[in-house]
Amino acid sequence: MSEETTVLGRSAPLDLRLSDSELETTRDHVLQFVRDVVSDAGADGAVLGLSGGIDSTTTAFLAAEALGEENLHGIVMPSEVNAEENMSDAERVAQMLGIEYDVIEIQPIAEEFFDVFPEAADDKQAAGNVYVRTRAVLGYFVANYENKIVLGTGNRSEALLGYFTKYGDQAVDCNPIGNLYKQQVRQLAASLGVPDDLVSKTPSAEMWAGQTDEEEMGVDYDTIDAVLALHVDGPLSKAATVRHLGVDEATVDRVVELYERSEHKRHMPPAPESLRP
Ligand SMILES: Nc1ncnc2c1ncn2[C@@H]1O[C@H](COP(=O)(O)OP(=O)(O)OC[C@H]2O[C@@H]([n+]3cccc(C(=O)O)c3)[C@H](O)[C@@H]2O)[C@@H](O)[C@H]1O
Ligand SMILES: Nc1ncnc2c1ncn2[C@@H]1O[C@H](COP(=O)(O)OP(=O)(O)OP(=O)(O)O)[C@@H](O)[C@H]1O
Repeated sequence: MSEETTVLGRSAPLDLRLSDSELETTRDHVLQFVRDVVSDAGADGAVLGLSGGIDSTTTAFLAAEALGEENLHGIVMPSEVNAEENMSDAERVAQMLGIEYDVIEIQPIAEEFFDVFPEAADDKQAAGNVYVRTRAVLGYFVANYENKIVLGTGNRSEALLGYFTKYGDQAVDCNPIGNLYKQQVRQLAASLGVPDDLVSKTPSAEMWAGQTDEEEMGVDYDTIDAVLALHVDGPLSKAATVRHLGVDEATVDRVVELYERSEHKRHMPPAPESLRP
């Protein structure tokens, strides 16, 4: 890890874990939510991208239970920046659940974009987002054809930090785990029987080889969750949050900066107000 990407603050003694009864209620609530969204849409089930990570795995476990495995279609979409192990984990999840799944190689599709605008092809953020948005197009391609909805896998931590690609992995019809902080997703996953190696896997958006969420954001998820819960979602001031968590001001500032600068990602694109009365 380079000096600029040192992960800030690692002492966040805030326990956001759900109690056993909250876990059960959360699970039931999400199952009903998924059933309602699918049925309100008049759809025949759902499609989701499987990455072998904790978010898509947890969402798949919940959706298979909510809809029945025959109504969930997984898509595994490898590119040259994905670790093979993650793609085989994604297939393992589909096989464990007994859902239909396809493996669609997206490198050739992404290359078409890189070829027509080669000056951006080496920009890892811009190019990484091409992979993410290509997956979104394919998700809707399958969903349109099969009269299904597209399930998102975003959690509350990512949503508040804007840690997603606009019109990429956020281009979905609903986010079943969208009100859970990252550490609560891990807890729910374990309670659903998601294998331990997937629960404890290092989170990565895999937009370029070797990327990890925590290194890119500069703060670890437990600290992010604690600052979000106390200060962004909660009522504590910055000073009180620093005191409560025993982290430095820079850590709280970094989380707030990520939250504020991603405001545009949480709204419909604005247009000027109408000039007519
Ligand atoms: N103030 C503003 N008002 C309106 N629009 C604004 C804007 N600032 C930027 N924009 C627009 O937003 C664009 C930048 O946003 P975007 O294209 O999303 O790109 P950006 O936020 O730069 O990159 C996506 C981030 O999400 C992370 N990610 C992606 C996918 C999955 C996951 C995961 O872990 O699940 C994480 C990824 O590692 C990266 O840090 C700009 O090019 C511009 O078009
Ligand atoms: N290679 C892939 N194939 C299919 N879907 C993918 C792939 N990469 C990402 N996705 C989809 O985009 C979502 C966001 O990607 P990301 O890799 O950040 O999430 P994740 O791996 O599920 O969870 P984590 O943040 O813990 O790594 C995934 O949950 C998945 O639905």
